[in-house]
Amino acid sequence: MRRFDTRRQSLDEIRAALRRPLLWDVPVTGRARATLDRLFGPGTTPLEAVRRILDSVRREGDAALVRWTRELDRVEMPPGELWVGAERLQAAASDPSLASLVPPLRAAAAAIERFHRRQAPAPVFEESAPGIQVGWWPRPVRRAAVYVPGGLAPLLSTVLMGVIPARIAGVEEIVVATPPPVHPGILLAARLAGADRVLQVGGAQAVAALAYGTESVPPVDVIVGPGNLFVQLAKREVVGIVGIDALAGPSEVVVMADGEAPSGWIAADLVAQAEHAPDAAAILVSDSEPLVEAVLAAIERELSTLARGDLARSALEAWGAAIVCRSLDPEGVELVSTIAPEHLEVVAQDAIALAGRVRSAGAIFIGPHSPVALGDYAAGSNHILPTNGTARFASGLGVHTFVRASAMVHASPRGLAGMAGTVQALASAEGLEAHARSIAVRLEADDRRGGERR
Ligand SMILES: NC(=O)c1ccc[n+]([C@@H]2O[C@H](COP(=O)([O-])OP(=O)(O)OC[C@H]3O[C@@H](n4cnc5c(N)ncnc54)[C@H](O)[C@@H]3O)[C@@H](O)[C@H]2O)c1
Ligand SMILES: N[C@H](CO)Cc1c[nH]c[nH+]1
Ligand SMILES: [Zn+2]
Repeated sequence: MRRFDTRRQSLDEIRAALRRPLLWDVPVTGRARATLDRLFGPGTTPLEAVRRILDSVRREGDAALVRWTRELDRVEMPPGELWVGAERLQAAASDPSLASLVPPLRAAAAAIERFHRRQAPAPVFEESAPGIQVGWWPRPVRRAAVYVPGGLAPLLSTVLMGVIPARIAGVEEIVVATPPPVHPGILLAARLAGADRVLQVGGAQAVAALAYGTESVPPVDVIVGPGNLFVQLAKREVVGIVGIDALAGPSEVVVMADGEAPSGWIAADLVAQAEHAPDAAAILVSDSEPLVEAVLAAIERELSTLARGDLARSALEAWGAAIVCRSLDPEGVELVSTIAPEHLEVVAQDAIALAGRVRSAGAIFIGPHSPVALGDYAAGSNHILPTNGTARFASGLGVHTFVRASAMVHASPRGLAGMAGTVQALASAEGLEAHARSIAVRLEADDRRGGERR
């Protein structure tokens, strides 16, 4: 883990060192780099590759999905099998080897459902002036797709986090998209959550199919869900053709802890997010140097026992940081606010007040008994959250993600007459005579009819 200390370095220096590259500037290494070089030519950037994938799916449809699935996922998928068949979904639901997954999935689903029901936006109607009613009428989108990552781990909990809010919003058709081979637990979760279909295509090619449509994939209105660099870049490219949720990329956690925090628990929470992906970020901010030392030692012990220890270690080496600061407030608060992390854990005296002082974070976990893993699975809050500083302006997924609203206006003849002067004055000021006319023709007609201005 990189080490920083505000007693020896300025906050600006530390901020600059911690800054993550923007999504389209993220350097790719290792296998991902080799794949890009092989398929698209040496030095191709992820954004260039994503644009090529999107373009080919738009032009060639299913044939491109089959080709990219072969090249990127190494799975041979005939066009007729892009959707998981009903029998396979049914089989997952009655698979005895998955039976022990049913109670935890149901418990998590119930908590997510209970909490998200409270988020359903209610219509607003009111009289804004005598005889003028205005309204805000939220309605669900017709079709939504939930992307469920499957490259490094089959995130079956993500199925619940995406599908349940869409269902509560009232979306007519909800599809799940995930890379093949699809883990049967994802199929089981899709059934339990109420998804209509599962598309066994992943990466940028899935986003392209869902945005543009292909022979066998109808286009959707909204594409949501977490995923790696390629998935998030693709989502960003198709904005405007479809709606998206936030850019929910590689996982992040920042833990703010004082000297009393249990070092072993903090270490476990940092490693937990680091085990998601080699580009996950885990950062400790503390006003206690002994605590930082104890956490670093505990991380080493954790890594040596975990199956995904090597993966977590590479994430911690590349994107991890331990920062000793003179104070949690204001110094720690200032640093964390500029990071705007996906997850923030606060394990310190006055944790609630301290958390309240941080300007931006996708989800906040307060106190020593609130590890991020609770929110990842079953607390009821959503785990599809903005990353890479985008919590400055974006929120996690919720029922609102699947809803857009129509504004409504109804006026009586008297209401129109009462507001006419205001509208005509503003229309004239803008030089838009026809706007003013659209009011005048009505007033004149009403006058001719003899005062219909009730
Ligand atoms: N922010 C959140 O809310 C949140 C929640 C859960 C998971 N996550 C993150 O989601 C990510 C999941 O990533 P993943 O890789 O496991 O699964 P993924 O499904 O997102 O990505 C796998 C797909 O990426 C594509 N791909 C891989 N290498 C490629 C290359 N070189 N060129 C083009 N396409 C390529 C392939 O099509 C593959 O099917 C992790 O980073 C995890 O931290 C974030
Ligand atoms: N921590 C992830 C969001 O960054 C969500 C997740 C799914 N499964 C486990 N964790
Ligand atoms: Zn997680």
